[in-house]
Amino acid sequence: MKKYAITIAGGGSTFTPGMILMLMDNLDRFPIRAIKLYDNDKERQDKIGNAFDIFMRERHPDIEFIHTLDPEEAFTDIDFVMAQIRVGKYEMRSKDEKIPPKYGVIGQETCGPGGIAYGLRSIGGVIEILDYMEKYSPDAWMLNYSNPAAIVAEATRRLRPDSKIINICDMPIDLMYKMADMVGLSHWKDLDFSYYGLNHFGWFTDIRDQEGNDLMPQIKEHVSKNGFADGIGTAQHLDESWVETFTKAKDVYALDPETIPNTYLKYYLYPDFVMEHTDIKHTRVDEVKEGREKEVFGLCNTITERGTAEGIDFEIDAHASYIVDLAIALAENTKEVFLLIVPNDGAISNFDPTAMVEVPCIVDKTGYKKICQGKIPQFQKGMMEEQVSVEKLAVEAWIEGSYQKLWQALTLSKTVPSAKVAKLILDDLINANKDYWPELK
Ligand SMILES: NC(=O)c1ccc[n+]([C@@H]2O[C@H](COP(=O)([O-])OP(=O)(O)OC[C@H]3O[C@@H](n4cnc5c(N)ncnc54)[C@H](O)[C@@H]3O)[C@@H](O)[C@H]2O)c1
Ligand SMILES: O=P(O)(O)OC[C@H]1O[C@H](O[C@H]2[C@H](O)[C@@H](O)[C@@H](O)O[C@@H]2CO)[C@H](O)[C@@H](O)[C@@H]1O
Ligand SMILES: [Mn+2]
Repeated sequence: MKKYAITIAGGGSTFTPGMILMLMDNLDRFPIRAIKLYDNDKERQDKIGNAFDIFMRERHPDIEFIHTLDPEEAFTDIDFVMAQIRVGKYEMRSKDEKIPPKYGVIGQETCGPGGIAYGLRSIGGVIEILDYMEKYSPDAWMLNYSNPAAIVAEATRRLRPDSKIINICDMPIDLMYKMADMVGLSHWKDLDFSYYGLNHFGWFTDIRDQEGNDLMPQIKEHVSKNGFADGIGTAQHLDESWVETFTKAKDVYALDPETIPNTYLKYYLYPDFVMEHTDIKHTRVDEVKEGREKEVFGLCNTITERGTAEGIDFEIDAHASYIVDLAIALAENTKEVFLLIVPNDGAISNFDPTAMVEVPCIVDKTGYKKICQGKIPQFQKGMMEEQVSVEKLAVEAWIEGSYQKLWQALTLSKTVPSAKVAKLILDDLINANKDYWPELK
């Protein structure tokens, strides 16, 4: 069986340890010859890289492990890039989450003005890594988690339409783990599902078990009462803001009881609720720094200080399992079904064919084949047409350096009340992102 080489771009990510452990847990079906970490922040990446020098030497001495800032070293002779960069890091995420609420608008990592600001930082970073991959390993696949996946996906459609990149999100998968638990099953793969939407903006329309039994009635009953708040999942999902999001899903569900909603729709349908529960001095990024980041880097520091990884384990979640399963499907032709962010081209028959939509796809050695989802109802169509226009205008603003189009994108967002407020937020974000955004005229 072929042995594969993986580069994790954004090696300093809090999700890197989980990804490495997941790869090591799947060596029987996905043999690995090398793992390379790549980042543009040596200090941050070394915290993880130095610990995993020890971990890999002790547990997998036969696998080459390096961590580097050198693109040629990172991207030469590899089969997959698993990308999870955060351009501007948590410092800029904090501004994405804290600037819009100054104007009465939700502050969020990937939704609304915060997501647009993050998108304009991410496009250049993701394209740069994609170009490195194609220069040094032209046959490799890039599996991209780097957010905001909706804007990044539209940018790669516009700027690198022929590249071997698949943009993904683990939120629906996390929800499917919760739905499997609701009906007494244990894995998301125990469910057959139909789903459509944009990234962080979608709906489940059909969920069945492997015998074809309809599970929607049971799941609807649960979600209508409890949302997704049932306590399963990783520690980070027990943080206050996540429990609130999972609970609010019952009110999001009420808008269309025929479908099961993605939790992110809360930000577009209940921005007033979100604002009532926003503490501008302590937003989600602060919980992440106090939780996941502290936990992950603390464990890495312990390994480095002790000189051994003996007795140390990291929590692995859907984030890690999903991207590894996807790589295996591409490498080993498994023909499994994954939810991917791909060009619509008719998968949703009454929606913009050029939109990057999130739909189920069959994945094999040749790539992916979309599973058509048919026509969507007027409510979802209307919401998606507005949101996809926001995403397209944001990408056009980046490509053209257009202040006008970015103002239009913000004004069009369902989270922003007027063009006046949009402009106030835009001018504040331009100042905050002067080291990251292209110049806008
Ligand atoms: N798609 C999804 O569903 C999903 C799920 C979870 C996380 N994510 C995304 O994964 C990413 C990592 O999340 P995190 O909380 O671990 O972030 P993090 O800040 O801990 O790690 C991101 C890393 O990227 C590095 N980086 C930033 N710009 C870079 C560049 N231009 N080139 C190379 N490296 C660069 C940073 O130095 C940092 O080490 C974020 O984009 C996050 O939104 C996506
Ligand atoms: O606020 P964060 O940084 O904790 O999470 C933001 C991300 O939330 C989703 O990813 C979840 C994922 O759904 C779950 O399976 C697990 O891996 O935790 C992740 C982080 O909470 C969402 O899909 C991402 O796009 C967000 O970046
Ligand atoms: Mn996501």
